[in-house]
Amino acid sequence: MPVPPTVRQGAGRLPYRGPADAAGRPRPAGRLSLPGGDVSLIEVRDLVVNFHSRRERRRGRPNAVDGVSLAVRPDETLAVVGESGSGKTTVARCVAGLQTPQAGTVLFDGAPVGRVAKRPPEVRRAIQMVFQDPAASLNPRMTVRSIIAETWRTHRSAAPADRSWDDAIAELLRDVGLDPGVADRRAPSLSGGQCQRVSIARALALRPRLLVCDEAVSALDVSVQSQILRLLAGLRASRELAILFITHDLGVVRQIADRVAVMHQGRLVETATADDLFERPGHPYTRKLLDAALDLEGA
Ligand SMILES: Nc1ncnc2c1ncn2[C@@H]1O[C@H](COP(=O)(O)OP(=O)(O)OP(=O)(O)O)[C@@H](O)[C@H]1O
Repeated sequence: MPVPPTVRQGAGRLPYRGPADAAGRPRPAGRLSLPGGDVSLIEVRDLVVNFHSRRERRRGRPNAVDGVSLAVRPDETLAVVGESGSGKTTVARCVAGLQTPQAGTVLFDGAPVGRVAKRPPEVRRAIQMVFQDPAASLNPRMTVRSIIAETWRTHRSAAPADRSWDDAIAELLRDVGLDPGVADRRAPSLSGGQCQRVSIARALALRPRLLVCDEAVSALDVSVQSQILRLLAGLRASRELAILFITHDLGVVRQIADRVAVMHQGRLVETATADDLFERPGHPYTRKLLDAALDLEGA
């Protein structure tokens, strides 16, 4: 029997709502109000994803994502944490429109959005993903300049109109802590950290409002991880970005997250501010995760 989700009430906590309100009425469509009166940029409602065939589903094969609801404010970093296979990446892929859920809705700015190909161009542009393996997500045959310019050829409305593309690329590279000379290089000649900075610059080129980072620092050394996390935190503040950060690593959560959603076996078991989660974990599974992380630190 799964343990019900822990929902903490009070300022700064994410309201977890089922398909109906407390009185059993269906929830109205539109934006999910968050405590403090602000609204969500992205909201996921009652998401269900199952990769098994219909026959296997009838036999009770579990859902990869099982009724997950969460919301991200326009200016915050929400980390989704959980052990391998808990469904984090699948949630991220639904948000990015790369995975179609069997049930549930993804809302951007209050409007439902489907698969990426069916999204309006401004929504496609506004939600950008940064992947785990930076080298693999950059075409090794293209220079960094071509990689960034390609995004503007696809999304003309985001291309710089008042100055040369080269100038804009140089500024983007500086913004992510790279020398503009990197524009002439290709991914195989760059370090993992540099490649991840290029991936971030490519995402920023489209002036996104939400960055979906899927284990974006897991492949990097700890010191490089910290640099990239600091970079993301700075960009979030200076560019008014929201970040949905998928990770299995609580050390990373501590460095980057304003709020945290904990997943276990496809379900959301707890959402809380990062401070509350580390000081007063509410759900037994969260306590287990924290204990395991402490054991690792002590080992
Ligand atoms: N394309 C797919 N086809 C079949 N099963 C999949 C697919 N993608 C994910 N799954 C399964 O769905 C479940 C959730 O996977 P998911 O990758 O979302 O978890 P995760 O928490 O991100 O784990 P990890 O950190 O290992 O990627 C797992 O059991 C996984 O094997």
